[in-house]
Amino acid sequence: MGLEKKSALLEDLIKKCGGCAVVDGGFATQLEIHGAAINDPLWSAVSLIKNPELIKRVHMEYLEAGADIVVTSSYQATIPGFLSRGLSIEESESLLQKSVQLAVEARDRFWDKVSKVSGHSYNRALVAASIGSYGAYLADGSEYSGNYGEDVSLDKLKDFHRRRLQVLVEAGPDLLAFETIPNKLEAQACVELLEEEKVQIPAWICFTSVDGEKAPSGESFEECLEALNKSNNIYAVGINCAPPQFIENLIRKFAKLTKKAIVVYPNSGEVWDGKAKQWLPSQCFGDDEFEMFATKWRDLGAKLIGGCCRTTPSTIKAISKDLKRR
Ligand SMILES: C[S+](C)CC[C@H](N)C(=O)O
Ligand SMILES: N[C@@H](CCS)C(=O)O
Ligand SMILES: [Zn+2]
Repeated sequence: MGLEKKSALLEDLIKKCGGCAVVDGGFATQLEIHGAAINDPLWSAVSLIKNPELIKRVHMEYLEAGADIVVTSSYQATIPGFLSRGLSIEESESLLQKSVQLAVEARDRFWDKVSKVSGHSYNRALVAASIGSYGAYLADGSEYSGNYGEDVSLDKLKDFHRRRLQVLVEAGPDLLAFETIPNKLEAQACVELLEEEKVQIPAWICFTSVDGEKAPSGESFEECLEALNKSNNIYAVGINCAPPQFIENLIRKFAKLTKKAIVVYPNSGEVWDGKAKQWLPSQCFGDDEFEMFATKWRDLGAKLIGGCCRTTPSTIKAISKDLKRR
């Protein structure tokens, strides 16, 4: 299936959902709730090695909660990351492939079950393969600073992303989700790579923001979106893992800067301490607030809404109930 047909699948899903589809919530968060120890350079991807069944269970929980799109467990799964754990290239690639397979199996099993129930309100979900930023791989919190240092060039970022992208594409997800991109250079690298590799799967690219105005690097979103707006590979652009109170302003801003669909899935408002590797309490938003926010974000034009770190299936249930009420 080519890019146009796959994009049409997503378009149809959004229509079926009444104009706004629900993305799932914090994946690593839910793994931790179930006891996974992810304080590790591979973060949530350690579960691909240690407990793939738990990954499937978390996908099922988000599907039950009403997610129309499930995002795979590959955010911090990288070939160099796995190699430094002593895995071979073949094993590393097979884990990446497995991240897609687990989500597809969960989606198929869930759909098999609910489609037999008359009057259910679910849609057949799509699977988005997560591609975390270079900063996620560095595991030093730089997905929230955009500071990759002088020696990180466009080519270096393309080289970092290339093989993982190829393997994930080969595994056959419905979508590609570039997550927590903190600067213009990496956004550009991702777009150029999609084109060079002739990828036939629609992608979204999500940035972080730590001030609610700009990318973490200090670059404006106008600059960051320049290359993305020109690319047919990009279906949606937006924000993930930024605090919810920034989202309204950022949707308004993006709406002026792009014709692409807008995707937002903020975290709970807690702040990641990259050194201590823990979430610090801050202004934190619960499910009821997310429910209210979701209506507002939809009314402002967001087409894909979900949650990121520290949100859970109950957050997604609240959003889904709200957005599908009409
Ligand atoms: C989205 S952040 C909380 C992911 C974890 C981070 N890249 C780290 O490894 O410290
Ligand atoms: N998809 C990832 C994003 C981390 S910022 C997760 O939810 O764990
Ligand atoms: Zn997050």
